[in-house]
Amino acid sequence: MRVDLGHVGHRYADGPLLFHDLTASLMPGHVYALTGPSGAGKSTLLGIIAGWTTPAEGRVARQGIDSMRWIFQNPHGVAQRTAIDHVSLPLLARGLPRREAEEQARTLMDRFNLTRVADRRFAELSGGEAQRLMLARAFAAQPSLMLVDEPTAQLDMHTAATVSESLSRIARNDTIVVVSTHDPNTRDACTDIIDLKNYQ
Ligand SMILES: Nc1ncnc2c1ncn2[C@@H]1O[C@H](COP(=O)(O)OP(=O)(O)OP(=O)(O)O)[C@@H](O)[C@H]1O
Repeated sequence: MRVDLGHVGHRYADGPLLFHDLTASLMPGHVYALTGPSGAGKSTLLGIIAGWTTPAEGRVARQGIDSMRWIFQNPHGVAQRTAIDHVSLPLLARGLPRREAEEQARTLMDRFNLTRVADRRFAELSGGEAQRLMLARAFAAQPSLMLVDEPTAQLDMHTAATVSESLSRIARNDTIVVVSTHDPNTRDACTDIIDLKNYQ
């Protein structure tokens, strides 16, 4: 399982070249921070990695990527459903019996420091809890590729720190994680950094 970027560059129509000559291999077990100034093309590069956008230059090769999850800066959940329901659902969808799904969901939620709020409704969660729940839910689906766009952009510093801390523990040997971020704490929580400043 891997994504190889070879001399990738992008511009929109007649716009300026956002970045160019980016060569990198993205592997499971790593959490890549995608950094760079505003407008450098971080979200664009996430779209290129996902295969939604064809790069203007270079090539992208994906091997063994059979599922993908996106997490955006605004957490979306079902207001009246409990937190644990959100994490159990992808497990039930994979065919696990309810009891087993809930057990695995609780283990996963523990990793994201959500044990205390497992039985609370989504509408009652704080911003940081909701964002960590989105990470736990995405992991429950066991995607090969997880793309996280500015996960702390809407959070205050303390809450953002709890999300960054969770990110530091999500490296998993069957998932490639890529996180676009401005937040130095989030960047430091990742295992690798791709700084678009170096490709301008
Ligand atoms: N579909 C599009 N068509 C034309 N231009 C676009 C499109 N999407 C993004 N852009 C432009 O490309 C540039 C890079 O955008 P992008 O959102 O990838 O940057 P970013 O690094 O993620 O920015 P930020 O940190 O502010 O979120 C911006 O100038 C943006 O206006």
